[in-house]
Amino acid sequence: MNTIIENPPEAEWKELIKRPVINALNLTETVSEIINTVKQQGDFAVKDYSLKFHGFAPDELWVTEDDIKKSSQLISKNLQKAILLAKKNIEKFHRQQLLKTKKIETTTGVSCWRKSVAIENVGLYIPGGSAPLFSTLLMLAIPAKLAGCKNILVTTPANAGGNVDPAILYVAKILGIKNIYKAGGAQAIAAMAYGTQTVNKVDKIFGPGNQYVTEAKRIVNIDRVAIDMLAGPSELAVYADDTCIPGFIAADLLSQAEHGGDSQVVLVAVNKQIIEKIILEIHAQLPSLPRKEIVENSFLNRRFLVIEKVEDAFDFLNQYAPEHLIIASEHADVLAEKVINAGSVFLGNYSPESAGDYASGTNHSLPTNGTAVTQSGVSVDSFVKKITFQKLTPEGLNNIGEAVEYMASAEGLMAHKNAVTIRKNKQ
Ligand SMILES: NC(=O)c1ccc[n+]([C@@H]2O[C@H](COP(=O)([O-])OP(=O)(O)OC[C@H]3O[C@@H](n4cnc5c(N)ncnc54)[C@H](O)[C@@H]3O)[C@@H](O)[C@H]2O)c1
Ligand SMILES: N[C@H](CO)Cc1c[nH]c[nH+]1
Ligand SMILES: [Zn+2]
Repeated sequence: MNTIIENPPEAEWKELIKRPVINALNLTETVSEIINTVKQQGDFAVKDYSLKFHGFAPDELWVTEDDIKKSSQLISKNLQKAILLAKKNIEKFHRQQLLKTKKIETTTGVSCWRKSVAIENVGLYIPGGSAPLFSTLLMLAIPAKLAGCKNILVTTPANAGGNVDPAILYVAKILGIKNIYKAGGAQAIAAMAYGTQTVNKVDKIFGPGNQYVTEAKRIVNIDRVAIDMLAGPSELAVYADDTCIPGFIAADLLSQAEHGGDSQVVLVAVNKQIIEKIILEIHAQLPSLPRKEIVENSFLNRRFLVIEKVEDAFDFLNQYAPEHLIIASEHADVLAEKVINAGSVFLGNYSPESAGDYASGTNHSLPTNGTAVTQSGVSVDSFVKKITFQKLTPEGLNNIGEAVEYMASAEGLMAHKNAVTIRKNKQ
């Protein structure tokens, strides 16, 4: 765990930016079989797979309104307060993403505008295997609500007792979400993609999950349904210079490593002494963590690099394109200008990645596995499509008509030309 790679030549970067691949044997076959069975047998198959993977099958997949109502009694007042604060900040940050419709007159008499229209039926997957991620429900349902999605349904695996985690139900309660189904894994994704007797099929599926969930999203996306992204295991990269606080960085690296054995943390420091101090802090903090073993597994994938030149360090980080990037430096505001590829960036010594995971306001559903080169995290935009509209007056048609006629003729598309000419001749 203590290996430090010093100033790797650029030729070696390609190898260093690779993510761990820990796919189950025959993943595609296993997941395809689950999907096909759910497609044919509906609820029965969803319950059957719950029995197989959790050891119980719920009588009803649907969580009753009464269960949702009772959730406040099952979680502490402090947790409720914390969730309400997170909700306020996430709503505030996402509300400003709503697009105002603005009409543009491109030429006199020619008006064009773009309108955001919500996707009507969306399905949100909330992971619940190793930890019930109720924060993910805030991150997905808040932008869905702001966008105006009409039907929002949620699937999440129930715990061994057959119940959905009360914090997930509490979030559903405060956001007014009524359709929650006890279903996890690939079977839940299949249920949302094709519909079952109780689960309505949706138009777009959102949410992270383990390799079974992600593979299922990939397969159903080819066949019929849109997806937000293929969210892989969590990852964090940290840039550290002499103004960083090693104990803070150690805590950040451990925080993302505790997600799963397939998570990856990368540390790029400008000298070896910084990394040595951080390693000492890791050794001090790790033993008391309840998910110590998961962290140790994840640390097998970690990269600790010295890259002395700031420019080279950011070239490397931009090639890695991390889901999360912490710039642990007192000069973070200036260094931030060098970021080209990242899902979400945390500036300075007092911006832990956990803040963005829960409560600062930004979304924690982010591109992983290098896809931050071209993709963004979930936002209100993910829940809408933008429809363009236009209206031409007779004057407007006269103003651009001739250009359209010339261009259509040049492409040899005379019917296109005629659609303009016939109108001009009527005036
Ligand atoms: N990238 C992101 O934005 C982001 C955010 C949060 C979480 N995550 C990731 O989400 C993941 C959560 O995974 P999880 O496992 O805790 O919960 P999960 O809800 O994704 O998966 C649990 C389900 O997996 C299925 N499953 C388990 N073993 C199986 C098997 N052998 N065959 C077929 N299906 C099986 C079961 O149906 C079970 O219900 C983690 O990898 C975490 O890193 C990513
Ligand atoms: N860091 C995760 C995204 O990679 C999100 C999360 C949820 N809960 C805690 N963390
Ligand atoms: Zn996290």
